[in-house]
Amino acid sequence: MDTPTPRLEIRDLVRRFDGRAVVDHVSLTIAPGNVTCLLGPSGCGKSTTLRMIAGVEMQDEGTIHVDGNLVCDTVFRIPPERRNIGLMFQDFALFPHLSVGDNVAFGLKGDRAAKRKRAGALLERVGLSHFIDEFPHQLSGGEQQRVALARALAPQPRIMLMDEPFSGLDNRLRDGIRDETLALLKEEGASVLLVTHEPEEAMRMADEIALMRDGQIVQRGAPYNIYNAPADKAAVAFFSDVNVLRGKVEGALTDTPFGVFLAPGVPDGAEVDIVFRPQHVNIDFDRNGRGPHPTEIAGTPARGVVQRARFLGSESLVEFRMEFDGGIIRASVPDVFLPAAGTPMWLSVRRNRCFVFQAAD
Ligand SMILES: Nc1ncnc2c1ncn2[C@@H]1O[C@H](COP(=O)(O)OP(=O)(O)OP(=O)(O)O)[C@@H](O)[C@H]1O
Repeated sequence: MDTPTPRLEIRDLVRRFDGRAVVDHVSLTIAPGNVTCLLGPSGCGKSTTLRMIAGVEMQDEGTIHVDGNLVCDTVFRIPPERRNIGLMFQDFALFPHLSVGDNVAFGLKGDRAAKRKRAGALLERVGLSHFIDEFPHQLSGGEQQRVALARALAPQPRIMLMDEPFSGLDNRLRDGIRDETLALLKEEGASVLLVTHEPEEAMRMADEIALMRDGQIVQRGAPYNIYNAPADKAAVAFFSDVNVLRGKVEGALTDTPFGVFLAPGVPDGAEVDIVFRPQHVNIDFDRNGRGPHPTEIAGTPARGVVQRARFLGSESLVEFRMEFDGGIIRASVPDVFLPAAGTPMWLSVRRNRCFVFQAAD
């Protein structure tokens, strides 16, 4: 079966500042109608990548194609305003001297009545048609954000580039606006590249996540796959708190206080990190110094003593000091579970939720 031509394809993009590659051979494709989130910590090169696609920054190497047509290489360059790309940034900067309707109609061509009709339809869609003749300062932050979205979508861009578009919004507003925005983007059929440093935002919005670190894309995939089959220890840690156990490999196995783990492909004598999330730690009570029996699913239990327990709303986070090495392991328990400091308990880890990586340091 033929794969459809990607709406956006960037190949080996490089951007250097002062000799340092802040974007280092980044390649990415986005299918028509798909939402891809470029996710990574501050300073990893996300915005620079977006700016090159928008055409406001020039790459040092690499190419950008839209619908199979070359938009930019290091010689040829279609200017930003002719790329048919919509932009939405954190400070969505509506024009203060233009009415809401004129803001939305700003990038449209055609006669005034047709422009007003399209602006009116989009404002209706975002529930703000009654503000068409008002001015931006009369609207709340959330309403201004919806106007900015309507403005960016009005010319029916092939691609929408969004840089942290929700980060200026109140926490309580954000989830609702994210969902509404996603629904509208899907209706309009734009392909979206959204930059964010928030994993929850990427999980909520993305068909596909591209995880970026130090100028490179380290992993790409559906949110489920990125979360459940992370590429390395840092990829696990980016999405949640993690526990890490160090182990030494003998015969592709590593023996730990939580039982034996497979370490395929890791040479004898090398060290591995066994990485697991607090929500995959099981807790059992101590019965006169004894814990539960080992099982195939949960491995061998190991004993620890409660250091601290905190209630965080939907979960409780309990810290244990482990008897086997004096290290800390964190367990997350749904709802309220606040054992007293000093209580001995037995911990085990769901084996199929542990990731084993050869230690990098
Ligand atoms: N014009 C520039 N001149 C020099 N260095 C720059 C320039 N623009 C960006 N950088 C540097 O490039 C790196 C990547 O910046 P970029 O804004 O792309 O990262 P980011 O992942 O979007 O981070 P943030 O979320 O904080 O914006 C940073 O170290 C930044 O200081």
